[in-house]
Amino acid sequence: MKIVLTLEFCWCRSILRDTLDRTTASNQCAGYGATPNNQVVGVGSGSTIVFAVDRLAERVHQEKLNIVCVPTSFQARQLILQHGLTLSDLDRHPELDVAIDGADEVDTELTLIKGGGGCLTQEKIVAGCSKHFVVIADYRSNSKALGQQWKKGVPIEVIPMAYVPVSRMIAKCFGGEANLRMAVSKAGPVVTDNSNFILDWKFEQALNWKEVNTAIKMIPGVVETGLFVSMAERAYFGMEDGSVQVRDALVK
Ligand SMILES: O=C(CO)[C@H](O)[C@H](O)COP(=O)(O)O
Repeated sequence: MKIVLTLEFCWCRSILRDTLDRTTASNQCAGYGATPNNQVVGVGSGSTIVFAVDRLAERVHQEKLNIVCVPTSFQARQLILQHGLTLSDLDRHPELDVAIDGADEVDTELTLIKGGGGCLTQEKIVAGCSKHFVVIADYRSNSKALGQQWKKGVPIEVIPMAYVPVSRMIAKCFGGEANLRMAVSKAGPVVTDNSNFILDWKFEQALNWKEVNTAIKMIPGVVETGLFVSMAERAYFGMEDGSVQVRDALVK
């Protein structure tokens, strides 16, 4: 890990600085581990990851790197293909070197809320298969405690037939309310890449997220939660002034 970070630091110092917050953070992130050859990289979902993939593709083409990409969603798959990157999957590459992804909120311990784009399940699977998991976000996702910045709640992917009982159980056990996410340009609910529904759980107070994550996952019908606990080891925040703030997880 130390070697990876040292290499990354050297590379970061040499990159061309961009002016915009997310671009800069993404550029730094795309250099994670100095992107040596023969890396398997997990590609996250959302709007911020697009900047990182732009930069990754630039480096792959310019430096003729041999990088294989595993997507976390339909969107990520399209991004990989559109950038001419090598597409793979967990069948062929069940162990990744690094996964790069966005986040809706990141607290001081690098606990994340993810799934604003509805891709939390595949994102968590890919991150879980990666030696290193790195987050890129802008300053609006940087938070002291979950819920302070992100007001839309914790996304929870559920099997469609179970959304009502799961929603009731979550409200009963942990308070707040878990609402079915509705689509915007389609009648009815959002349907995930895995053909499931999403509940957005608006919690009322700070909780022990590790325990809550485990307890919610035990409810029949829950596929995955958007709580990423002890998974990310580094977060890059693009700040308003174009600088980048880096936060590392504490080594336990
Ligand atoms: O978890 C996600 C999608 O499921 C995204 O990574 C998260 O919503 C952040 O997105 P953006 O980069 O657009 O802010």
